[in-house]
Amino acid sequence: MSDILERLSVILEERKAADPESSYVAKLYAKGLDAILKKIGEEATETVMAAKDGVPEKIVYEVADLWFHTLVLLAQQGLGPEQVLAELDRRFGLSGLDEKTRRVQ
Ligand SMILES: N=c1c2ncn([C@@H]3O[C@H](COP(=O)(O)OP(=O)(O)OP(=O)(O)O)[C@@H](O)[C@H]3O)c2ncn1[C@@H]1O[C@H](COP(=O)(O)O)[C@@H](O)[C@H]1O
Repeated sequence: MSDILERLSVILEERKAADPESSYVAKLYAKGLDAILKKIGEEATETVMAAKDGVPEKIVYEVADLWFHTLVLLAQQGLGPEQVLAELDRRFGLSGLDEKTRRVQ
């Protein structure tokens, strides 16, 4: 699968040193945690509305916005997508599926 989460997280880290006027992410960091959380709430609501509308393209677009803003939150908290992926991997391991079954799915 794509390494876009990792590449994006590198850019999000770099934006911590950027001028807030030069970048959407730098501006969001400058506004602080509450502003980031507000965006996540908005994007989650827009995702729900898109799903209710049942238009696949809108769902993908809104989920991308939601994932993006959760990545900004992780970066702002000194975390990254690798930790979330490791947690999902750990849970997958707990599910009891063996390697062969995983490959088939
Ligand atoms: N993937 C994204 C991305 N997804 C969504 N957004 C922004 O998130 C916002 C979504 O909020 P809304 O839909 O509510 O739109 P809006 O009304 O413009 O939002 P507000 O200005 O009101 O917050 C929009 O401004 C989008 O531009 C993103 N902004 C940046 N990125 C990536 O982040 C990187 C760094 O971005 P900059 O900091 O802008 O350089 C870029 O290279 C992109 O790859």
